[in-house]
Amino acid sequence: MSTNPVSPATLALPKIAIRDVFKRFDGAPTNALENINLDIQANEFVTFVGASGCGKSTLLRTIGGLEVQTSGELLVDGKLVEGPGIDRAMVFQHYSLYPWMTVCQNIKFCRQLAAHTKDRTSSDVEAADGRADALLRLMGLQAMGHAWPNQLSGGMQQRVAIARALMGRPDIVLMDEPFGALDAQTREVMHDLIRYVHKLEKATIVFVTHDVEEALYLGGRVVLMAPRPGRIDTVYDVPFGDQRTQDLKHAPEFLRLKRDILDRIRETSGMKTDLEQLQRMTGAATA
Ligand SMILES: Nc1ncnc2c1ncn2[C@@H]1O[C@H](COP(=O)(O)OP(=O)(O)OP(=O)(O)O)[C@@H](O)[C@H]1O
Repeated sequence: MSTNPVSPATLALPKIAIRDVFKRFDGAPTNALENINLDIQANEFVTFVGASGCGKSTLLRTIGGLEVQTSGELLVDGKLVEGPGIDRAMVFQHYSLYPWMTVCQNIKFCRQLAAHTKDRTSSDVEAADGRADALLRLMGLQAMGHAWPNQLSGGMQQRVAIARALMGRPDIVLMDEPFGALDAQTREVMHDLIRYVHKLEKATIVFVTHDVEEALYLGGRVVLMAPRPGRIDTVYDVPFGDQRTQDLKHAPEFLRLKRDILDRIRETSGMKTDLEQLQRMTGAATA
């Protein structure tokens, strides 16, 4: 008889299970999501790419419980998702910090809301303060705790938003183009920071982006979605291990995979056909 209290079935339980998910918005001509099936394991870092309108954000919002699927099931730890929960934190492209609160107050805000719904002890408050300080240090913002959001750069504001999302120790962090508004250099810094955060906090990260290089550098798997209807086209296992540095972005194997994914995005979006038509037209015009 086994003395292991964890059954093989429990070990195999995915953190997020997406089963036959369809989503049709009212009046829409096609499904925003069609027949989506995917398992995401605990502590995975999965990135989603694909042409505009292929359903990346809709899928992320559905995992977050902000959107309800038309049919199919979404499970977290084997339990049906029936709305937002503290186990899943979201980070969006626009930092959405509260401008009337300092950096520190922004980070602790959700914890303070929770205090209204349950009894709070002084040790809870101390633990929250300690956590907020640790997150400020982790984000390199220890000197900025009393600053106002409008005194921070975009990259700093997004670091505060990430710290706020991490404050409640979520199991899952859902990120919708979080670095989309940042300049290239700040993005690079954020890439290494978020990889470090993933390693340290051991959260499962689901990350939506338009940027294939970003998807490949961050993800253990890259899920490529295609539009009209929104569906999963290809899941790429990223073969670069855990120790990644910015140099990887120039490695031939990285560039080859990036090229493959970009080509596939063009094919699935119809962009390639449009470009070929344009070339034929301009070729014809200059002939
Ligand atoms: N609230 C909504 N009501 C109606 N249609 C919607 C709504 N949200 C999204 N859609 C439609 O669903 C499809 C998928 O949109 P979604 O925003 O998920 O795609 P996306 O891949 O995230 O796009 P992008 O990369 O441009 O942000 C699109 O056709 C979009 O117009």
